[in-house]
Amino acid sequence: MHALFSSLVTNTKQAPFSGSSLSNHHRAGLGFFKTRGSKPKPTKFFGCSLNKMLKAKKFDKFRALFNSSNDPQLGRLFNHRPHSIKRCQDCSDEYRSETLLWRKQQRKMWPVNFLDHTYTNLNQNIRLHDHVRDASYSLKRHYSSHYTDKSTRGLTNKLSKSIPEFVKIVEVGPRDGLQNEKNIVPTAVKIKLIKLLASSGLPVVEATSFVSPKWVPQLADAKEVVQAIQNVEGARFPVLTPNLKGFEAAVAAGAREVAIFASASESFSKSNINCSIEDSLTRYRDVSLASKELSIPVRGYISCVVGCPLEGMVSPSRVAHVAKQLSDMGCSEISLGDTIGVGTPGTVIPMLEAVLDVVTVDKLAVHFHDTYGQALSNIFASLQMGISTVDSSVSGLGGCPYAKGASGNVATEDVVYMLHGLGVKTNVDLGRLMVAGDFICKHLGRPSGSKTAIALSRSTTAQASKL
Ligand SMILES: CC(C)(COP(=O)([O-])OP(=O)([O-])OC[C@H]1O[C@@H](n2cnc3c(N)ncnc32)[C@H](O)[C@@H]1OP(=O)([O-])[O-])[C@@H](O)C(=O)NCCC(=O)NCCSC(=O)C[C@@](C)(O)CC(=O)[O-]
Repeated sequence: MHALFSSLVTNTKQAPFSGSSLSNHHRAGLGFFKTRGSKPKPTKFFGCSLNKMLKAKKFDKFRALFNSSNDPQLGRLFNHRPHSIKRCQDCSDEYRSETLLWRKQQRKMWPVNFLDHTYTNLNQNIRLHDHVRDASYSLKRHYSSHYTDKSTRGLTNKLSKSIPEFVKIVEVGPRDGLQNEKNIVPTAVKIKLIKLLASSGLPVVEATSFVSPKWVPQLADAKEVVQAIQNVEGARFPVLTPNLKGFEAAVAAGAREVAIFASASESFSKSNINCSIEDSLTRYRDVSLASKELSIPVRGYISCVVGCPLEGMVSPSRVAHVAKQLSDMGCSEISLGDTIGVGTPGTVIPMLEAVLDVVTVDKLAVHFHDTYGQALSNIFASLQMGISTVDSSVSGLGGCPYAKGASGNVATEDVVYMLHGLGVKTNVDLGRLMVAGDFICKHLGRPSGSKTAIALSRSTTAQASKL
């Protein structure tokens, strides 16, 4: 909780591209449950008014966290100095029964003893979950990524009540993760990686791209990869197609889902696909028409949704414009990509608000690179706005060859760990996912970019050394 809170406080600081599109209530601290244009009231914490927090029976524990953080941002966040937060005993009923609406989503509350359990989890010996539990048995303290009470998911809390119960993770490691690798990864390794990822329960594994091999040599074996996974069950395997030529090649190889990729930045569009945004949309209309005839679902990506490596900040209205075009041409899903990972909740939330004005929430996905370490915070904010599809890359692999400075995607292991910690279902077995991550990291000869994978592997090593 403390870590989560600290990260959210950190996120109110200005990053290179954050700031100018923030409304006052965004600046004031994640008070994004209000309708736009309403009077700024900087006293919201995940939609919970500070007064109600103050009235909550267990608020003294929050206060202890606040005081121990000793962070001046905190005072600003709530318009209070931490030491001035007072306790009010008797309003826990109100706290329990309050419900908030966010784009027609309504959630219940956590049990009133939620905070007790959180503290208990951090201080007792409990088992580690997600099929890597053996690794931690011998540790002095065992931690859980999630609340262990059986009623976890049925009873949700102030902090997570707008979060969907199931989140679809779209694994982009074999495509976005590998496309930037300089040394060519053998086709057999790519195929094995895809199979391992599918066996972890991931519902969607983006397999490769049918782009020009001159532009992305790493994925020149797209046809062989798609042919080899024809009989792999349990997941869907979309592929990227930049034009009709790529679409036709993908379909001929056996692809049953495709993705097109536009940009909200004119300069990035030219550098990535060698044409303007409008020209790319014209190309994609052709792809979309062709796919309709074959009943092939099309996902639409938008790159640079908060910042561009060439143009700097990108305005939410430009993202909304492209999103509307993709939606109108029939994209079943639109993935909003922070290609260079500069977004914070401060810039991501206004962007999402603008897009949500033109595309329904069930059609949206988020795709965060983790250059500034903001991806999990951005995902959390997106979940709170009702988005239930999240892209990520095993071991945090990735980067775009045409976005200088872009680091890998958020690591799938870290996303799964956070979601399971929130009691959100993903269908993903973290232990199996780590096997896939370990496999590709060993092949690439580098450590995992997933903090979760590193931490859990250390536990395993510590366990083994005691045997
Ligand atoms: C779009 C093009 C093809 C235009 O490239 P171009 O050079 O303008 O295309 P062209 O139409 O002039 O053709 C040039 C040559 O490419 C060939 N060609 C043309 N199309 C294809 C095709 N589909 N497959 C194979 N070959 C193709 C074509 O046949 C011709 O071959 P030649 O006659 O010279 O031998 C090129 O710019 C390209 O391939 N770009 C892809 C770049 C890329 O893959 N970038 C990374 C993916 S996007 C991303 O990572 C962002 C995302 C999605 O992850 C979200 C986020 O994080 O923001």
